[in-house]
Amino acid sequence: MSDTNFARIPVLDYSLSSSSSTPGDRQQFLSQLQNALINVGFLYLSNPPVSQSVVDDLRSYIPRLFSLPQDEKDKLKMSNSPHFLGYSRLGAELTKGLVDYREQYDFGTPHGCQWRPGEPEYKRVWGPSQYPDEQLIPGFRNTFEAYLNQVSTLANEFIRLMSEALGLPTDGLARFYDSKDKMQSLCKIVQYPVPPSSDKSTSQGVGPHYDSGFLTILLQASPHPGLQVQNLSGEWIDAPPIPGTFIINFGRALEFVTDGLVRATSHRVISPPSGPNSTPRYSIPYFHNIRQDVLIKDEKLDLPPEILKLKEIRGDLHTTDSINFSDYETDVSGDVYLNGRVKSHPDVAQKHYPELFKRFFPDGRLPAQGIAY
Ligand SMILES: O=C(O)CCC(=O)C(=O)O
Ligand SMILES: [Fe+2]
Repeated sequence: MSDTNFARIPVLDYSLSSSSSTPGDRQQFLSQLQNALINVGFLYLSNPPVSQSVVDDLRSYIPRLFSLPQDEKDKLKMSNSPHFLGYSRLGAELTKGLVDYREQYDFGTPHGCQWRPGEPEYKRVWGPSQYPDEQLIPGFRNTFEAYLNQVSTLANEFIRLMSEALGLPTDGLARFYDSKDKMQSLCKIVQYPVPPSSDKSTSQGVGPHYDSGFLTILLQASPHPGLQVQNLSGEWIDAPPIPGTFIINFGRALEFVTDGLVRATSHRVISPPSGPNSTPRYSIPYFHNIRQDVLIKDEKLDLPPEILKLKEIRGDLHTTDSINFSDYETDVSGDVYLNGRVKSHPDVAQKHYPELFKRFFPDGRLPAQGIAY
């Protein structure tokens, strides 16, 4: 095993990356980012440019969001929406054949649906979110949208830093993005409830998986441990919350477009312990989308040889528990995403994408659960 295998997740200080910091500090940040991209696939970002008061306000809303009456939550059920945005009840998805013991709201960055009949169906996936009634949770939407705005600005800035860290010009990844007003990203608010017992059927918060895009920005919104990340030799490394930081991790599309130089790293969440003193874990993953019309296999990056060499030094992955599969070889990015959503949320597909539903479920029967990853 090479010594690039990791035993802990690096912490990067965002303030070192600013154009007003010294060239030495900036260089240090970029070399730490290069290590995180190639050898780890995960990092903590301290001093992020996201207002701590917005983060604190948002965190205080989450328990209230999940304790809304069940019928109010069900009014926002995802199958109302051709955009796969809305509420999913506890246990709606499986990963590796086991139930993911979590409940969630999927929201998008604000976006009107721009799809017109006759255009590719993937364009229909981007559209407005469903929010609970303002009276039920006053101010939530405003706070959440302020958060989304700041996190998506950070993501755009981070993409430029990643590009530099990979030895490309600052805009080396720009062709995968459109202007901010033409893009939509997905942000979930997730509750991992206290399981009724410690048996295997409820201890999987979410099973081992890779994220699918370029970049995820995760806020661990309660003090629980539970998130784990798999290193090159297959050991599970804890990634507990560190106050004032985000986790950033890289996904399959970036791994593919860099021919495996960047790591999409397998990760999972263990449910909180069962018992009377335990409380639910909360998290907010933001999945920064790429454009919908990119055929990734034709867009492989032209990386400098001294950077490509770092992949050999790292070596290959020995073991992984993750299984998810994405068709970046054959499908445009929007279809990869839509197909993933169809598998995760077949009820939405049955209602809004009947042809696709038939392709994935030829016997026409709606499965009791979707396959999350
Ligand atoms: O809840 C977490 O901390 C991670 C969630 C996650 O990995 C995902 O939703 O893709
Ligand atoms: Fe994930």
